[in-house]
Amino acid sequence: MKLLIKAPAKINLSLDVLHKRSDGFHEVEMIMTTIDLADRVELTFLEEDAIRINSQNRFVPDDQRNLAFQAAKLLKERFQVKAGVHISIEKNIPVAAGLAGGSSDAAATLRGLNKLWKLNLTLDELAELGSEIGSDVSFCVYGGTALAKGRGEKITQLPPPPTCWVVLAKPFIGVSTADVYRRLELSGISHPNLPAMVEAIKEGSFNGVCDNVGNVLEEVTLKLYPEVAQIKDQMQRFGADAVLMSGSGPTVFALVHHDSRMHRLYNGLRGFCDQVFAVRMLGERHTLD
Ligand SMILES: C[C@](O)(CO)[C@H](O)COP(=O)(O)OP(=O)(O)OC[C@H]1O[C@@H](n2ccc(N)nc2=O)[C@H](O)[C@@H]1O
Ligand SMILES: Nc1ncnc2c1ncn2[C@@H]1O[C@H](COP(=O)(O)OP(=O)(O)OP(=O)(O)O)[C@@H](O)[C@H]1O
Repeated sequence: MKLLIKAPAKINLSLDVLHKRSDGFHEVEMIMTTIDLADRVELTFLEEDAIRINSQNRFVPDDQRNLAFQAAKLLKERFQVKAGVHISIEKNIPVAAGLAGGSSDAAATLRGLNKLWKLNLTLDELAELGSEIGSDVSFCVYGGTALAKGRGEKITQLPPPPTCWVVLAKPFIGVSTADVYRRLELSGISHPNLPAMVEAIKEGSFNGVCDNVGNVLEEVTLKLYPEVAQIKDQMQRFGADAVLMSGSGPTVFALVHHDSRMHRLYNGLRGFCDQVFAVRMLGERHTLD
């Protein structure tokens, strides 16, 4: 038996850090939403007791370091599964980009193996297991749009944001999330207005969403990599309605209402950025079928 599962990227419309915790993680408040830029995870049932993985992407590990492998191992050990799986990942999401590509592959593997290995777990149970793999995995198990608290694993669903284009550009650098959090100076940061963003999403106000995007990690990554700030400037010049870095970066995204402006931005950015995408947000959260 074979399953093909879509593993979409996320963007952070709002990312705030409240304080550093005693376990070394940071207490965050974020609004995340999935976008129509996705990896494809193919799971093939194996009779033998083994987890095999391949991704054919030189930046992605083909072994136990892969987050999808870790998801399979976690389920296998926790529920004493005797069968195995071959995981094949078609990588379309840029790696180490702030788009949760690895986390989404892990979440897709959890959802898929739940079916392939007939575990009958709920989405809530899968999300809780996912938090053991990484802070973004719980959100990726549900997808859609959500408020995430704690270290990112406490999820409250939100309605989908108003329809618009998301134009993403990633410069040719990878960013270490751990490094960005480590360099964050909490004193004197200006916090995004998260309640205003939640309100704007609930009211379906595109202007409200644009007025309230914010990410406290931007300052750290922009200082380390000036090319990220340059992309932000370019996007603003090409007429984006809002511009923000996603997660710990370096991907920057623009929200754009009009088709013509989306084309202008997309074509303009392709001139000096190696990876550019124009996609929609995905309204629907994942379901278990
Ligand atoms: C930047 C974001 O992607 C925004 O959605 C997430 O906060 C990070 O999520 P992630 O990549 O799944 O993070 P993890 O793999 O759990 O952690 C990577 C590293 O980031 C730091 N980290 C992560 C999450 C968090 N709330 N506080 C942290 O300080 C820790 O040093 C951790 O060792
Ligand atoms: N399935 C996977 N896809 C991509 N990277 C993976 C995967 N599994 C493990 N990794 C490792 O994780 C690192 C971070 O990759 P990923 O693309 O998930 O980062 P990210 O988008 O910045 O994540 P986040 O937004 O959650 O911080 C990579 O350098 C890679 O070595």
